Amino acid sequence: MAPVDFKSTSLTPIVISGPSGSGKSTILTRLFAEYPSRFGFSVSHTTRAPRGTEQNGKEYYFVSREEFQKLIADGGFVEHAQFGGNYYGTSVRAVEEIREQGRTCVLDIEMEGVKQVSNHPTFPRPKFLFLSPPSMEILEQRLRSRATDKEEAILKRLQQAKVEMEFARSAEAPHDKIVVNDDLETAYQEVRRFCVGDAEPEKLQVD
Ligand SMILES: Nc1ncnc2c1ncn2[C@@H]1O[C@H](COP(=O)(O)OP(=O)(O)OP(=O)(O)O)[C@@H](O)[C@H]1O
Repeated sequence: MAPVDFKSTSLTPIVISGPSGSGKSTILTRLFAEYPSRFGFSVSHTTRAPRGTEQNGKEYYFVSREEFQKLIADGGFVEHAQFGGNYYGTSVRAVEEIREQGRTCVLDIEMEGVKQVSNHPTFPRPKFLFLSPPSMEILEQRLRSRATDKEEAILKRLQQAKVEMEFARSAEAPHDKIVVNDDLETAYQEVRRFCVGDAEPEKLQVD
């Protein structure tokens, strides 16, 4: 195996954020399919119990609250948050592991996580990409036609989307690029260029 080039800028982690429904999964799925050996998602830590066939180190690193809190105190997280009474976080180590595999770590995280990453005292600055819906009306249509959420959840997501869009426009936002996901093909090509530059796809998309 070729030695890993730790200085290579193509291995700089990429943070992708944007409101729920802006198209992050759609675009990342295609990017990973076209460049299957280039990217990786880090394995997150959680204090919730494993479900079903979930394995430690695969879906998550399952740790106790004490272990999680110790890692926070040691500056071991790039970002972390609490949802539904459990902690979730991305450790510095988990991001490094992706680089050690010679892959670019992609972090799909929400606004509070983006703030933490960009203000982290020691973690090297990643590349920040914000995926924006063309308008709130279109975002609402997409969330409704995705048909994965109940009405209450859709309204919550739309409310949160307003906050995220305001943050993206603020001086505090760290984004290196904002891609407006209007026409999917155009948006995909812009994201692809941001993430891989001129590199040819490893695999051509078969529709
Ligand atoms: N450019 C586009 N034009 C039309 N529909 C789109 C476009 N981009 C994405 N969609 C559709 O919008 C919906 C939301 O996209 P997706 O699930 O990828 O969003 P997401 O940002 O990953 O959301 P979440 O953060 O909730 O996971 C999906 O049904 C997807 O097919």
